[in-house]
Amino acid sequence: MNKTEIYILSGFLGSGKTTLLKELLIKEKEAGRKVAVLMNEFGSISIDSNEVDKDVPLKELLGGCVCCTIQDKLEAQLQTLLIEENPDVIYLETTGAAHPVETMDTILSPLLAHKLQLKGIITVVDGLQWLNRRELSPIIQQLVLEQVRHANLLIINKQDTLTEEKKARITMEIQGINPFAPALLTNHSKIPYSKIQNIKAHFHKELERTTIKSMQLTSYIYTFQKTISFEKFDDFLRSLPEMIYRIKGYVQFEDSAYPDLFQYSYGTPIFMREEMNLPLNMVFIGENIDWKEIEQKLERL
Ligand SMILES: Nc1nc2c(ncn2[C@@H]2O[C@H](COP(=O)(O)OP(=O)(O)OP(=O)(O)O)[C@@H](O)[C@H]2O)c(=O)[nH]1
Repeated sequence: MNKTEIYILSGFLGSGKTTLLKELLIKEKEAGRKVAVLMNEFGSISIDSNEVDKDVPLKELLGGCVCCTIQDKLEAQLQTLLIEENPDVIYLETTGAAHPVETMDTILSPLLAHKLQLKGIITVVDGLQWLNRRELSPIIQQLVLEQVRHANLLIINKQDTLTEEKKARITMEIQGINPFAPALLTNHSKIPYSKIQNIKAHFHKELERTTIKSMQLTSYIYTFQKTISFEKFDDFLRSLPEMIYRIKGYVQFEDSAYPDLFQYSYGTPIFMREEMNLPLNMVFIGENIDWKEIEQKLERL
């Protein structure tokens, strides 16, 4: 079964995410792929969803941010889109305030792990806004930096408002923060389709160790084939590098009838016993992690 690809469109308010989405929908249509959209907005009414053609399946996530308050809603909407539409690709347009790690965490549900392939985070930056970012509050400045740091593709938009000197300065600053993602200068978020297709944010078994070093925020999914010892799993957790930010999924211990839902956030583990059998998928999210090494440790449990 082919997995549905999913892309996260990130970037601060007004940077050009909806403009990019419209551009991508045209490109996907030309490529003959079935596309669906998830649109997250803070308000209770979506403005941007009117920008999407009526023939594109669209689900709105209103009244909160997918990275925090409405995580469960996103999981349910994704499930519905996958069942009802079975699209080739889904674009999730986040609110300007969404943190990329939390958004990635929401998308990578252990229950949907075998149906979805997270292709990457595309961050749109408004060039002038970037140069003036110190006028924003410290929290927002940090958020804008995180959106740039974790992107797999960077779009420096609104070129028409920038001088050559400013374009060079922004590109240098942004590539200094994130040297791994290609950065493209654009007008109206117009990018070549090939740039989207070449994005990779997900660990594949066949990837060489050397290529993993050059990637930043990545995810990895492991499926347990058997029950395991709690003590060994505990030792495994203690051996993990600090740059693993999140783990969530189902693990079944040797003396239990059903799996535990396991959540791990910045070093703190939580276990909750389930009351039915669930697929033993575990999703990992981390930065600059050699997933091959983690996989070998998991195999030894
Ligand atoms: N001058 C100029 N304006 C642009 C460009 N790209 C987008 N815009 C305009 O910038 C405004 C914001 O663009 P959107 O695509 O709605 O931005 P967004 O990131 O989706 O905005 P939010 O949904 O509010 O976060 C719109 O009025 C666009 O027409 C560009 O390259 N140059």
